[in-house]
Amino acid sequence: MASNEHTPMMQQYLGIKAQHPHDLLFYRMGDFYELFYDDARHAAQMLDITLTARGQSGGKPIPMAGIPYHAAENYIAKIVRLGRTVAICEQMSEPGLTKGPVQREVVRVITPGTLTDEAFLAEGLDNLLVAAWYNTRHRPSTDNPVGIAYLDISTSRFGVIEVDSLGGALAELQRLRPAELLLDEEADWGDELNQYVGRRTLPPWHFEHQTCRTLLQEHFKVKNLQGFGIDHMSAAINCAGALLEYARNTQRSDLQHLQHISADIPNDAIVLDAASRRNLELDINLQGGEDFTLNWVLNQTRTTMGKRLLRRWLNRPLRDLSTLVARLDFNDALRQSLKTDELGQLLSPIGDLERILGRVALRSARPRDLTRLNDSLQQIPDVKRLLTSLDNELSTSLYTALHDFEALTQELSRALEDNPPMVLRDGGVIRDGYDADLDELRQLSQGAGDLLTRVETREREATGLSTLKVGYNRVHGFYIEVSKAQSEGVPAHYIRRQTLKNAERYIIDELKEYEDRVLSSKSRALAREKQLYEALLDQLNEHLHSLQSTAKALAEIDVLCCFTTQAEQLQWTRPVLTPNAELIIESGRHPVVEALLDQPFVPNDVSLNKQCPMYIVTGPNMGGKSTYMRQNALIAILAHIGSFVPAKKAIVGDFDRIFTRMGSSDDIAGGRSTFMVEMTETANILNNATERSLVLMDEVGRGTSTFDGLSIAWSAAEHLAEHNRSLCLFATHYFELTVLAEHYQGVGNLHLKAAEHDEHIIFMHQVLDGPASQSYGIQVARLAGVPPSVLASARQKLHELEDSAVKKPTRGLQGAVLEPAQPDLFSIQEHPAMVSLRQLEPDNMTPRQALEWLYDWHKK
Ligand SMILES: Nc1ncnc2c1ncn2[C@@H]1O[C@H](COP(=O)(O)OP(=O)(O)OP(=O)(O)O)[C@@H](O)[C@H]1O
Repeated sequence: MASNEHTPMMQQYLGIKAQHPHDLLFYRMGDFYELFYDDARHAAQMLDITLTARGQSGGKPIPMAGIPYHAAENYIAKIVRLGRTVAICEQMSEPGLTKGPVQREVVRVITPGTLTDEAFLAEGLDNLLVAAWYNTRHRPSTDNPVGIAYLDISTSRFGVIEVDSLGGALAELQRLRPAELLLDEEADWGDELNQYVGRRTLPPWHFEHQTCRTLLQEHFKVKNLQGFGIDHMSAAINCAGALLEYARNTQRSDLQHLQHISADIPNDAIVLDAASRRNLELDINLQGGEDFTLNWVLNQTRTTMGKRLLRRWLNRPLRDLSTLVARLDFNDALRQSLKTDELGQLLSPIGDLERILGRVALRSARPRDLTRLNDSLQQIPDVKRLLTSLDNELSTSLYTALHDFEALTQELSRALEDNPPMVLRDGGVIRDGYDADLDELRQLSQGAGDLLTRVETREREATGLSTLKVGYNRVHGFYIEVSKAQSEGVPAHYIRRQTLKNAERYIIDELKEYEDRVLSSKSRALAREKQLYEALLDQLNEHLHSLQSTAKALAEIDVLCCFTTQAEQLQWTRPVLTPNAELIIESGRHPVVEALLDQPFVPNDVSLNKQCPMYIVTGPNMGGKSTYMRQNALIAILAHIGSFVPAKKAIVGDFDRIFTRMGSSDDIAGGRSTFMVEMTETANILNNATERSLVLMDEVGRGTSTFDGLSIAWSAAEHLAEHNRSLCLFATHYFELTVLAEHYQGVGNLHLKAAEHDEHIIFMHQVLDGPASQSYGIQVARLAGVPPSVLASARQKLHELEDSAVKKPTRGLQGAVLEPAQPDLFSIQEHPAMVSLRQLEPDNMTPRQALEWLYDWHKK
């Protein structure tokens, strides 16, 4: 339809909509945001609001849905959570001032990755906009790295990463958990990302190198990017450029508050691939929830900034010994000072400064953001005082990072009401006495109250009408009201304005004049208030950099304080960090299992080092194998974030990666079976684990037939022992594997102790040297409530298998002699036909005898 067949307003709408084809366009009309056509249909469905029609345009009714502007926040939040974007189109001129429709403009596009409003953001979670890119003409490699850039627009955190494989990139993306992910539309990221909610594809030119580089250099006002240490990272620069441009477009702002970009260097941290991160349940459990995770136990942070930082630390354990030792020293110092609780109490009232400052920079901070900022800044002198008493290297540098904002807090306290309203719109935010002009305007508008009483008394006396009173309503302004009965007696200069059932309302010139003055002083007071508020934002923006570094330091102090709190409450100890590849733990505990148990947790030791890098762990189901394996990895991770650990003593070496192959789950979305997932994870480990890696393998081979499974488990264990030489705990139900210890130096056996009593099994959960002696599968089945008849039959079957098993040692898969530690279920007795065949002497048989033998066996 030609656009001139539409009304001028619809023409304007369609023009704006054409620039935002993929966004839901919220088109402001008076007190409502209206959506039209398909946007209206989608919104009606998503938000459960009524779909109506507005007049006609081009001869057809226009589908329409409306949302009151003051309630728009909740609706927008819902749409964005569903992965859609919203373009907010505001009226830019007063109605009636221009010819044709009111001027309108899109002032902001709200997307999942660029949210800044408090109402839209989950407190303890980073909200990241991420871009990922690689040159699709070649496979990703060291020479053709995959670039990733991330931006938390609400806290100004802007960083890049380069990795040399798609797998590595996926692991990083899983760590970052983007709220919105920008990808080159020509790149194939495979199934894993195709379904990602919040995924957006951009044409390749968004990632064009020179444009991106120039954009970043201009933004940061630098000649090159060396100062940020990213000048050589082309792929990362392409991502950062594309991402910055996208963020600027959606925010309609040049984002000048983003003053820094930094690189996460992969070797600085222990690499955790996606599966391992999941298996270890660092901050998300296997069901996708947040309970019963390491973060769940550890998180005693007092601020939301600290909450987010702790999760970031947990997901990226560091390798830099000096940073970690500094954190541990801080914890020691805080513990010794006996001031952990005091510090916690000082931190508790501190608000989410990082996000408040993000809104200050974008000039969207609300009055209560500023009062919260003010309250928080007032805690700083006390926090600093406490830090001085710790006298420790990290506390000194944190002390320096905390700036003093005395003048600023005084100004904010003078300017702002203690409990200002939610929004600036209705005024009442700036305190009386802060600004003389504002006070005068306010007095003028409030003076009306006295005036009205004066007019009322005077007129009542002058007219002698007892029912006369002065009132105000929004439509008619000020009026004099007189009852119907007395209305005959009103003076001639009273002008009738409104007739009610029992009364008449009049206006006089004097009232009209005051009305104009009062109303204009009211709106002028509001305008003045807005001006003063903007000036406060200006002042804050002048200090933005030091405010941001203060917020960052407070978040770090919060996490460190949380470490000390937990160490004290849970009796954790300081680990010894070494540059070697080793993990030696005395009386280690699983922090989550321990927190959930009613009875005491049984502590266990581990000793993995170059001399003995691998243990085969056997023991009954439910014996505690998985708990034991995981607890060792969790202790290593806790040490590498600078926390104390749940153990009596722990020597934790330097690891490049932690791998886990545990549990079994189908990857239904990715179309991979349990076994396929298991094998992919195993392949990843065998291909990438080094002598510096910590590898946890739990029941490899379980997902297929016994023989296949045993063969794969055997070969994988052998490969790890012989080639990877990683520090490895290999838990298995295949007892055959326990003989590996006899054939490979550096391989040992451990088992989980259990005892049997009257056909009942007692789990000791104690890790002892040597292989397990029995598997107790039937006893565990009984515990689980398997019916007695089934158990009896299973026991019978077990005896049969035991009897038929050949008792002599059998040849293992690699020619090793296997001395089964339990009845050997895998050996096969030779078939009687084979025995008979072997006994035949063909040279001494007639053809008839041979044929009879054949018929005989055929019949059998
Ligand atoms: N060291 C321990 N101290 C106390 N209880 C423990 C300990 N280790 C494990 N448990 C308890 O035993 C339960 C089973 O442990 P876990 O899952 O580690 O066994 P498993 O040997 O891996 O079993 P399966 O082979 O069936 O997977 C845990 O949920 C916990 O309640």
